[in-house]
Amino acid sequence: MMTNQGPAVSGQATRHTLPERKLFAALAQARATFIQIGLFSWFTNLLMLTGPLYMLQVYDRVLNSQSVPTLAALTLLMLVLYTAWGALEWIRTSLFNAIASRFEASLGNLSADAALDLSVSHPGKATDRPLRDLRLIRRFIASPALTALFDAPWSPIFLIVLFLLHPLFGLWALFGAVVLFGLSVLNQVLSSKLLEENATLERLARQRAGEMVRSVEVIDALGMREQVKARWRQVFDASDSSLFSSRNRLSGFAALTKAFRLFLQSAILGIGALLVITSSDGSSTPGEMIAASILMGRAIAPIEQIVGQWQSIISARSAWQALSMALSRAAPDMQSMALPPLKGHVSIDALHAGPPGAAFPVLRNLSFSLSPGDVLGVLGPSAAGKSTLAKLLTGIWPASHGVIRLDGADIATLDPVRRGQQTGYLPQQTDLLSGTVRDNICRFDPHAPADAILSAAHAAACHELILSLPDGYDTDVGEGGTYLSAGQRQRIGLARALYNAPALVILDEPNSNLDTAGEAALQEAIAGLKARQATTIIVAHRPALLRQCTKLLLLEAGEIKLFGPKDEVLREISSRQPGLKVRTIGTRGESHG
Ligand SMILES: Nc1ncnc2c1ncn2[C@@H]1O[C@H](COP(=O)(O)OP(=O)(O)OP(=O)(O)O)[C@@H](O)[C@H]1O
Repeated sequence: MMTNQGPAVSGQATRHTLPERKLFAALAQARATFIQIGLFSWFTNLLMLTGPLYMLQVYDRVLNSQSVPTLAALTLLMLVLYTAWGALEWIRTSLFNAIASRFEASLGNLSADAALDLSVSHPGKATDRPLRDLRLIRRFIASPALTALFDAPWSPIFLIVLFLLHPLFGLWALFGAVVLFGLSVLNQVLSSKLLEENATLERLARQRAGEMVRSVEVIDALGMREQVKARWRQVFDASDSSLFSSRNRLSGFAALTKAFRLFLQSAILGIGALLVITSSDGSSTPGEMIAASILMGRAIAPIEQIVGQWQSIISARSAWQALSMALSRAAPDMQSMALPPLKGHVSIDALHAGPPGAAFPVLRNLSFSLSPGDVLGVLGPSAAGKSTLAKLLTGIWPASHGVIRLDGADIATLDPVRRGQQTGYLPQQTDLLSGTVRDNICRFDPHAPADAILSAAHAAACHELILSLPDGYDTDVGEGGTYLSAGQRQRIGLARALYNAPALVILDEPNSNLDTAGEAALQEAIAGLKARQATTIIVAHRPALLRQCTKLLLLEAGEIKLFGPKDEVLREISSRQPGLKVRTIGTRGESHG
């Protein structure tokens, strides 16, 4: 007896690795460059001592000796050292840029796969978030925040120099550093939650805005503009108010930090002046006072910079976490089975499946098989699971239980790219990609031979139609194919499905937008498929499509009600009584009940 209880759909297979492994590995490639940056940071920070040393010499030596040549020599030396600093700083920044660009380049493909996998595993929620996160991290790597981290180890060295000048200078700078560090910790505690909430709301507002803009025609046609705008405004206003609060808090901290730092800087001059006044033996000098002020500025600059960059640090951290998760969830690098040319044997055994993430399987306990040359018509009422079955047969959605075999091999173990190249699929909504008709037919293969494109167009019987377009095969179809009519899209989508004469062709309601000429072309295409012994599966609502079918499958509520040779199934349907028993007439002669 068939049962309605099936295993829940588990979604895309996951790989349980340390989520951040791939990101760290991409950064680790730049280990040598990081070491170079460390070395450059050493020299740039060392050269930052130029200022204080010049001050010391000018105040204590030049002003005492009144020697212009000494001043000139010192100034020349200072110019040379600052020039060297400028050159090193420029190289250091370029190195950060190079790391950022290499990081993005090495994860670009993986992130694109993660975005595509995320869209497959969350149907209806297409997202390019992994790509946006990657760009955000790339920007962060080349931002002043990371430079500040490399300068931070120098703070203690500047502090030691301050202590050597006078313990009071050192203590004052240490106090300043501790307070600034405390302020940055407080900043993190108080603002991180607000910033994350803001990021979530902004994402949602962007999503709603995108949806609103994409659907403008139906929105205006149905007078929904105000309601849809209000729905978007709700999230937009929430994101705006959270942005306002987080910015206020951050700028408050930035202002407080700046004011405190100015106070520290001026006060250290006061301390220096006090030391000069009170040192009876002249051990403290005005030069030391100025040098201490500059040194303290250098000691606390990294902390101040980190506080100033807090928002980008938080955003980069959440982008890092999200990207790590997305990459770790990306489809596993399975040991794909090599794929010899498909012959078109299809067998489905005890299949339970549905859209990834669905709580219950849409399809339950499906078993049937097809041989090359079979043309299967899939019938059934709306929501019976026909399109779901089509997607399962292409391999884009995984089975949660049971197995689909192509030429005897589990579809889940086949290399997805090679499998896709040998499959023809025309989805219910023909989604062409922006580009020319030619690009779309050859599936964007830059090396596609012209005769393969032509023969796909001939196989779909749409060559004449293409020639009637403004630029023939070079006609731009627009984003999503919007420059074409729905019928034209569907016929060019059929040519795309038939490109390279695949052995397995799955057509999901291929005549939903066709006129009489289109229907005739489709019949011609199906006859061609049959003649060359391809396995063809057609999801059909209209009886016209059944004409050339050799087998029929009747789905109801996700279960097979009938399956077998067309005539037998049609006879069964016509003699069907209320309360008809579930019966499938298997191709191997078996019945499933
Ligand atoms: N992306 C999805 N996320 C969640 N549920 C889905 C998704 N796609 C389909 N479903 C559900 O799966 C069930 C079967 O849908 P499917 O599109 O396979 O039906 P169908 O037989 O092709 O219907 P129709 O003839 O109307 O196209 C429906 O109940 C639908 O709500």
